[in-house]
Amino acid sequence: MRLLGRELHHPGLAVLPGRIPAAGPKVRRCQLSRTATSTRQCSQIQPLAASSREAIESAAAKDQLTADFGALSDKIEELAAEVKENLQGTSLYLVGMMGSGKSTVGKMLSNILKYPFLDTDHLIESMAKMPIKDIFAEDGETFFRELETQVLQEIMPFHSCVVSTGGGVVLKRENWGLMQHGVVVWLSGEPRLLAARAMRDDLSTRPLLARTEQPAGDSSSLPSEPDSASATAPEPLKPEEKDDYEHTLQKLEQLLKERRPHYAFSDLQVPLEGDSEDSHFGAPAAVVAYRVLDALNQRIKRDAATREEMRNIEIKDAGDIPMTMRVQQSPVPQPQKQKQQRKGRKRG
Ligand SMILES: Nc1ncnc2c1ncn2[C@@H]1O[C@H](COP(=O)(O)OP(=O)(O)O)[C@@H](O)[C@H]1O
Ligand SMILES: O=C(O)C1=C[C@@H](OP(=O)(O)O)[C@@H](O)[C@H](O)C1
Repeated sequence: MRLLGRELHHPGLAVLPGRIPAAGPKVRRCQLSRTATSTRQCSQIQPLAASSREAIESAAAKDQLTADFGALSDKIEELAAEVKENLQGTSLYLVGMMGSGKSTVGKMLSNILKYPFLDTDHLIESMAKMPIKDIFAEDGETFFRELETQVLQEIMPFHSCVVSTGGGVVLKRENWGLMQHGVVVWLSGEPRLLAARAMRDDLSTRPLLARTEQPAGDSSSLPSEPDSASATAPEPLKPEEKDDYEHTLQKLEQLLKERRPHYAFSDLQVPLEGDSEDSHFGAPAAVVAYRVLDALNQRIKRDAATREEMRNIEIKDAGDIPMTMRVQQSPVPQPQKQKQQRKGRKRG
């Protein structure tokens, strides 16, 4: 396949897993084993309050912890089973800014729901056979956006998938037409949180955050790598990191300002913020996954209740029906009437 002068493999054949149903042999299996994920969910879902840390040293507290986490794990599974049944194969599209956790949370949801996981950025890289930063550098953002839409077109016919999209996917109207075959979930976090996360990753992999000018250099204390994907106190950053952080934060603030109205079109908005003030990196990924499931469940129930309400509307008087709902006589003459009118005119 050729796209804008570049020879490409047909992604439907070369990149994407076999067509759904999910039980089909070609569908890519979830990336984490069930047991492994349950354990990760357990250890992340309820970060311990600092005050309870000492108590954990005791065997009794550890037992309690295991019991609590077991219960939470069961709760997630129960919720996931309910959501999955109600979704009836509808795909989930995760949208949100760079670093909002679309890939991380997406993989978890894929594992919990037993839906295959697709990442548009990875599919684009497979199509173009080069990393995203090189696509931006060699062919520009417009070309990248073309590939992004093409990948979405390829994904659209699939059902029962969890799709992690790129942060800018919401900018094109055409992409919305494609994503709305599924439920669009916005992982929504503030720039400070996103910047803190972006700083732990390699900034150069995200071309829109990469710096073109030389960093100035200054000193201060800012978030650095936590020991797990959960809340930790920030550690001092080196001067050049501080400068990078300021630049990243500014860039993210500007992008979010432009994009917020687009993200707001999503079916659901799920916050990333953690419960405690020192959660610089936001709530743990498993908690966000739980929030997504919970939001989906509530939305599905609310929609069902609205449908039921509409079905039970009792119309006592035809005058109660708003004009727009009544069948109105067309102002355009009917063909039969036109014929009669013509005949009448001839006779006359
Ligand atoms: N809930 C979380 N808490 C802390 N760090 C997270 C969380 N979710 C993701 N991360 C980290 O943030 C970075 C960006 O996550 P990623 O899933 O790649 O985001 P996206 O796909 O939206 O760009 C990664 O380093 C990832 O490990
Ligand atoms: O926000 C954006 O415009 C982009 C986000 C990136 O994906 P992630 O959101 O997964 O980082 C990637 O698609 C590309 O660098 C552009």
